[in-house]
Amino acid sequence: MTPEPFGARLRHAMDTRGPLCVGIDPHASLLTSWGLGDDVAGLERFTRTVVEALADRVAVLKPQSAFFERFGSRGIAVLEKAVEEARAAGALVLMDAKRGDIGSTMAAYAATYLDKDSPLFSDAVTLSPYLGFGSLRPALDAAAVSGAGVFVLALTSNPEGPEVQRATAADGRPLAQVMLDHMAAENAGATPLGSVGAVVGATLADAGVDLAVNGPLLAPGIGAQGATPADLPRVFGAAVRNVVPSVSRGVLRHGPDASGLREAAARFADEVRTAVPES
Ligand SMILES: O=c1ccn([C@@H]2O[C@H](COP(=O)(O)O)[C@@H](O)[C@H]2O)c(=O)[nH]1
Repeated sequence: MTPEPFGARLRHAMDTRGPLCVGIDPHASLLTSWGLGDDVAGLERFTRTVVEALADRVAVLKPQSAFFERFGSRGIAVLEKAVEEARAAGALVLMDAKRGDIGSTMAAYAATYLDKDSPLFSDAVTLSPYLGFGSLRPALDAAAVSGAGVFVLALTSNPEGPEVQRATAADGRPLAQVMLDHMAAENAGATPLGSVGAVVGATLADAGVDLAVNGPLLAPGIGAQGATPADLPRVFGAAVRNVVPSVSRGVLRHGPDASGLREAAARFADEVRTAVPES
């Protein structure tokens, strides 16, 4: 049977749960402030607490792979369990791994995150296109087969991004626009939403590019990096209904109690609803 495409599953989740994505970023400083050790036991407890508190209510949970990888194989085991439990509780899992490499290596990354039989299979994964958009083909194809999605970096939330992403390509377009145009081509004709998303920081003064990719727009940078939901209409303009606002530390710092995490996520969700009533 053909799996339901990620874009359709995400649209449904956004419509029923609201569009908020909460990141699972077990910073050493957060483990400490939660009264946990900066070790695998602390990582496991932190991650389980976030999943149990939020996976039944937010549209997307976004584990940041780096914070699990730093504990080696035991950290990856925690990540695998989190992915499984979050999906079982109804959240879509976006693995934030920002993979990007030559095509033959991309095929291995695709097998890791986008093959249904992989222990790290996720609903979607973040990818970097700056080895050339075409290098992502193995991941795009694997995602289409398994009904998964990808989020491709376009304009990231960090201040260093514009040096590369706003540079002018040979044909005069900003490099980010080149990537966005590729995404739009991948999503052409998809309804209600394509499965190839773009990452566009909520921290931007304004996007300054055409965001009509017919796919979701992941907007990190809310909370700790200084952006707020009120910034979304300005940055995303007409594309704002497709925005998945993402916040990690802004929610996580309200742990370790599940109630603190839930209340913080609910506050951000309310602010998003106020700023983007049509979301
Ligand atoms: O442009 C980007 C792409 C990804 N990220 C990731 O999102 C979270 C942000 O965490 P906060 O605590 O909400 O700042 C983190 O995992 C980043 O790697 C991003 O910030 N910007």
